[in-house]
Amino acid sequence: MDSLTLFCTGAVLAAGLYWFVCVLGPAEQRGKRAVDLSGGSISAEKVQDKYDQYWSFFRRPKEIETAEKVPDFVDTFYNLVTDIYEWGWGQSFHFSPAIPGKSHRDATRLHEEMAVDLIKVKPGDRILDAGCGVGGPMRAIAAHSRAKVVGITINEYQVNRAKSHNKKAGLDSLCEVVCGNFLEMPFPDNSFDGAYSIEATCHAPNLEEVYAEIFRVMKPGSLYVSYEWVTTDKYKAEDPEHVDVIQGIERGDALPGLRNFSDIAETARKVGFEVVKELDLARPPAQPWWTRLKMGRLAYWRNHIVIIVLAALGIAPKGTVDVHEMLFKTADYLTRGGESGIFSPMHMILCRKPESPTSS
Ligand SMILES: C=C(CC[C@@H](C)[C@H]1CC[C@H]2C3=CC[C@H]4[C@H](C)[C@@H](O)CC[C@]4(C)[C@H]3CC[C@]12C)C(C)C
Ligand SMILES: C[S@@+](CC[C@H](N)C(=O)[O-])C[C@H]1O[C@@H](n2cnc3c(N)ncnc32)[C@H](O)[C@@H]1O
Repeated sequence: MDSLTLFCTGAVLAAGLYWFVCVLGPAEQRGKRAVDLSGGSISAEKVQDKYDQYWSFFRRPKEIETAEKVPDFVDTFYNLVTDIYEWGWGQSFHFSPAIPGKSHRDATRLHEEMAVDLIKVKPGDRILDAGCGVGGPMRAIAAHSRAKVVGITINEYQVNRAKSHNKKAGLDSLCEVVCGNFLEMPFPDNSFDGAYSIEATCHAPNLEEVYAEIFRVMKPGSLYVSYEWVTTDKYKAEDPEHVDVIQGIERGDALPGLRNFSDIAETARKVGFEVVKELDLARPPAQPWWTRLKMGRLAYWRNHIVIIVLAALGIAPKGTVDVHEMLFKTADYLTRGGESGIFSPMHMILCRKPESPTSS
């Protein structure tokens, strides 16, 4: 090969690589870079073992139903997926209905702002974000409402990511992040002017326990809104295809067992809440929330190749390839759940803590 041919071949390869990595880029351009993918608080050499351990929870499903084991299992899951989520999705770890003419980022922000508008908070109020992730919703909500948001997450790596994002966004005076279990929160009774949870309480082994704990820390008269992951009225437990989809969603999203929509309001009432409103935000006329997942499929292939290469070069932890493959399959189960209408990640419930125990 003469030097001109060699040069041209090199240039074509470099341009192809640039297109593959940068133009056909990740869903979210800001934040994480592929070369920074880690196993969260897990050291690189233990990522594969922790991934295998994560799967072993599903080989003994009875164990994940016990409340003591679940926070550990969820913590392991978020160590494994947090960087991939941030890299390929953004800082808000939830879905939102598509809005014609608006970007995913704007649709996400509007979905978050709707939550805080529903709980009617004032600037300066102190509100709780139960299961805050790396704080995408918290920052949007604090900026929109000027309320002080206190987020809690079981995963320490997320706490550090959230604090660093809060600082960079200049919102650290409005946003506080605490590492802890939302089933036993380190907050006094009646200390919040409102509360919300976005696609997080589905990780609780028992919904009643987390609702009771949120109820405890809220001031009487204040409001709580939650976007819940549920099976809908279209779900038929005797249909093997439905069962396959729902189990696929549970395994790929660290869920101890998806609840039916009909259990949500009943549980809220049981712990003492008045149910103000309940609505599945995924139902028409809302546009499908799963189109974003489906549209990303080409980018996920690209991501997979990037991760295989980075793991082979020793830049990404070895187990990252398996974690990514799991997420790849999960995206498909979630899409099938959305398209068939048997699953919703945004069953909204708005509740009030009564002014006095007798008024409920
Ligand atoms: C509420 C939860 C998380 C919801 C979503 C934020 C995530 C659910 C599935 C995730 C993803 C699936 C496919 C990944 C893709 C293969 C990868 O290349 C880039 C990241 C994904 C798109 C990833 C992003 C986050 C999700 C959409 C649960 C856990 C309760
Ligand atoms: C899918 S993420 C959603 C995060 C955030 N609400 C958002 O929309 O970006 C679920 C969050 O719930 C948190 N979580 C799950 N179980 C928890 C528990 N027992 N205590 C505290 N946080 C928990 C996870 O750590 C994670 O931050």
